[in-house]
This record gives sequence, C-alpha cells and structure tokens, in this order.
Amino acid sequence: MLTQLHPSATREASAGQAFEGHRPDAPFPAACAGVRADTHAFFLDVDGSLIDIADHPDAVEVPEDLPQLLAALAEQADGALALVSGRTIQALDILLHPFGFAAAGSHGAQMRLEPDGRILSAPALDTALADAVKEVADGFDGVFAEDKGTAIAVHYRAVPDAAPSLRRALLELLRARQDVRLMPGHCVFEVKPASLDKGTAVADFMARAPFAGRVPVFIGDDVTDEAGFGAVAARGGLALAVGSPRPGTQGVLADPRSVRAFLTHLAAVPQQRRR
Ligand SMILES: O=P(O)(O)OC[C@H]1O[C@H](O[C@H]2O[C@H](CO)[C@@H](O)[C@H](O)[C@H]2O)[C@H](O)[C@@H](O)[C@@H]1O
Repeated sequence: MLTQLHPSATREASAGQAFEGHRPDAPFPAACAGVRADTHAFFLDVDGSLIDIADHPDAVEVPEDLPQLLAALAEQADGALALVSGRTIQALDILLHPFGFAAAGSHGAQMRLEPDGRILSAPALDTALADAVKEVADGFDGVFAEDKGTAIAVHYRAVPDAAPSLRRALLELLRARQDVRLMPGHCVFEVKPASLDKGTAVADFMARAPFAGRVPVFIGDDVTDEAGFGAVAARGGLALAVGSPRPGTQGVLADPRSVRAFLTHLAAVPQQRRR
C-alpha cells in the first residue's frame, strides 16, 4: 500500500532507479540470503535503522533518494512494506515526502493499513498524565518531552547522566497505571499504551493483504524493536539488527547505510529478472 500524498509519487516510483549512493561496505549477513521482494514482507524501523541518529528528533538527515528507494521496494513487494516506528505517522510522512507508506506510528498506537490512507489511532493519553509527564521532564535541565498524542517521548540525549533519576521519577508517576507503560529507547523514555507495541503492529499487518502469506522481515536497532523481532520470529520470518546483535535477531547490518544498501539490492533484483 502506497498512498499518493503527491500526485506523481507512484509514477516516479515506477520509473525505477539505480540508487547508486547505497553500495554495501561489506557482504550482507548470511541470514539475508534468500530474502526477495516478491516473497517477503518488509517491516522497517526508522530512526537508527533507515536514518542515522541525530542530537534532536528534528535534526535527522534523510538521504535524498531514501523515499524513492522505499517506494521502489514497496512496488517490487506489491505493497508489502511498512514503516514501524516510534514516530507518529504524520512525522514519517513529512520525513519521507512525497510518499505515504503503510505504517505503524507511536510504537503501534497508530496504524495506516488501508489503501485509502486512513490512520487508525488509539486514544490520546489523558491530559492529566500528559501534563504530569511534561512536568517531570521540565524538572530536569536538558530533558524535553515530545508529545505525540498517543504517547510521550521524554528525551535525555543532552544529559545522559540524568537517565537513572528521570526513569525513577517517571516510574513513580506510572506506578498505579496498568494501561500505560514506560519503555526505554535510545536516550529516551517513552510513555505509551501498555497493550500496543511493534509486535502488535506486525501482527495486524500480517493478518491482511498484501502482507499475509509472505515471509516477514523486521529490521531494527533498538529495544523498542524487540517486540517486532518476536512477531516475525513467531511467523517463521527474519529479524535483522542494526549496529549490534539484539535478542531474537539472526543477523546484523552494520548501520543505516548498510540497511539502505540491502534494500537497494532487494529493489533491484526483480527489475533485473524482468529484463
Ligand atoms: O522507532 P523508531 O523509528 O526508531 O523511532 C524511535 C524514536 O525516534 C526519535 O527519537 C530518537 O531519534 C532522535 C533522532 O535521531 C534522537 O535524537 C533521539 O535521542 C532518539 O530517541 C523520535 O523522536 C521518537 O519519537 C521515536 O519514538
């Protein structure tokens, strides 16, 4: 599924490109052998997997041809490609303009499953909780809260030493709550619905076309991706870590550049076969 946020998006994707900027620095892990665009479904984490981590969420640099590369692979996979991110789907659409990919946002609290581009969303966190989380964040110099509606990320990248006391304060705040949980990520603590994660997102996608019947592949770099790794493993799929091995992964791609090289390879193979 690829929503046309821009009228020429699908036509541009169909044209096919070489994506010359993404050459692998090293051979792909052995676990990648046999992965094909026409038989597999692709679940892709964004920050730290498709794009490099930056000092601030707004400071990330998206390689110029990444949207086009993802669109080309989505087309080769008959739409069986979804972004599975902690960011909101609206934020993903801005980063990957002009395309609106199938996506899970806010760690599964938002889902875009249908070709009409509609976003299904869990209820926003209650205002009292959101305000209390922001108050905790405001109590730490260099910490800031990113309110995503359905989840709040509390970022401490500028002050890593604050992590233990920040975590204690947030856990104390959530002590009586069963409906939300605190999830750690890269220099961030996320307050999010307890029942939704990247694993529930993968399960939702895999239950419907064009994902159903394909072998799922999840690529991610963080503890927040582990539910996604588990969901693909439960369906006979492949979990690939980025950077260093993570529990439940069968191979490691060195960095986002290597991930893009692998996706470039996958997008190119069927095109070559067709000639
Ligand atoms: O699930 P992901 O696609 O990996 O998104 C996870 C979070 O990404 C963003 O924060 C992270 O990336 C920032 C930019 O590189 C970095 O500054 C921050 O320290 C990281 O935690 C995003 O802001 C969050 O909302 C996402 O949940």
